[in-house]
Amino acid sequence: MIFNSLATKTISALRPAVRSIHSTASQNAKVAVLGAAGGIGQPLSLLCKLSPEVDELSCYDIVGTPGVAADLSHIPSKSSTLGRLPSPVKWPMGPNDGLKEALEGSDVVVIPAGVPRKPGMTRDDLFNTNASIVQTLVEGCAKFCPDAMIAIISNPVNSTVPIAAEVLKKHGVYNPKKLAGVTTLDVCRANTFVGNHMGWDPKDVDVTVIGGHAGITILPLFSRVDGAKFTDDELEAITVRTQFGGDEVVAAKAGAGSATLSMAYAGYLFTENVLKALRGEEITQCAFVESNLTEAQYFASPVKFGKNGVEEILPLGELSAYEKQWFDKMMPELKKQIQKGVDFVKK
Ligand SMILES: NC(=O)C1=CN([C@@H]2O[C@H](COP(=O)(O)OP(=O)(O)OC[C@H]3O[C@@H](n4cnc5c(N)ncnc54)[C@H](O)[C@@H]3O)[C@@H](O)[C@H]2O)C=CC1
Ligand SMILES: O=C([O-])CC(=O)C(=O)O
Repeated sequence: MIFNSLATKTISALRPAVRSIHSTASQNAKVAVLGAAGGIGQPLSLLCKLSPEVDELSCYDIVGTPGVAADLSHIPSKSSTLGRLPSPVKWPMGPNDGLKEALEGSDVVVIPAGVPRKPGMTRDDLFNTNASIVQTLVEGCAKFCPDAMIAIISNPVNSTVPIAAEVLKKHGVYNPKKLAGVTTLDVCRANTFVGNHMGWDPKDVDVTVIGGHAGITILPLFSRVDGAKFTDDELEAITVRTQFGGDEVVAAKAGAGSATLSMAYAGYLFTENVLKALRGEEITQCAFVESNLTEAQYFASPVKFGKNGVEEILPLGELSAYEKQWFDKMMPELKKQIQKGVDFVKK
């Protein structure tokens, strides 16, 4: 476990030397992936294993993680790899020693555990199964790594993030700076679609995507992309495609799940950025966090991350008339999904 120490200041002051400094044991950056044997979890774990920002990679799932971790451990990158399952009750260890070992000392916990959609389902249809999975895993975080940054991928993100917050509150360890829903895939999609439309390299595009992570609660602000030009019909098409990009993949996979590879990439980008920020770099990226920008208690928008996690939620600025229409449509839906998550834990 690293950060919040004199060593952190030393690291940011000596930025070019970071690689050699942070590989020492006392400054290890530990990332835990919960749901690591799944469609997202495996490629996400692979990308984390390759990341120079990660020193310890911890893979946790209810199945398969010893194999995933053993496999990854043969890759010649500097990070160590741990694979853990929930263990049977073993006195005096208690029932959760697998999760405990997976989580202890973690700086970032990424959670892609839970069931994915099939064609015809909304993300909200996953609530009944995934709400309790997220609840249980975040209870583990509250007990075993209360200071870690928790990044929620499991859907419905608009409800699972509030669930996580309520669980952490119940345990008296909620820190809004250390909890975020991962909406990076929406930004990746918007960048790709604008790049393709304009004939630009998508890596040079950075679209701001606000709101939440489900259908019309996803609002890409294409009016802010310098030089991008759309007819009204094109703008409508690219907006709706971004909002329903997940459905496009679900339909193409035809019953075999939802986005996994692009999500693993997006989850890795988010995690690496958070690690860089915890080490002292200032990073701005969109994330779904507790926010007072709007009437919704949680809202995705550009957020400045630093060594304490979320350092500042940037002002939203003016929306175009077209974006304002979508914003007004989104708000009741987003607030309802947030409330559903809050009520699940409070009931
Ligand atoms: N935030 C986003 O942008 C996106 C979110 N997702 C969501 O991510 C989630 C995972 O998707 P996939 O990886 O495709 O599903 P998957 O079914 O391939 O993998 C899920 C993994 O979670 C594990 N799991 C289930 N219960 C668990 C528990 N209690 N503890 C630990 N692990 C547990 C399963 O064993 C499985 O290995 C879904 O809810 C999906 O909707 C998917 C794509 C994008
Ligand atoms: O669509 C889904 O169910 C998975 C997801 O969140 C996405 O791909 O954006």
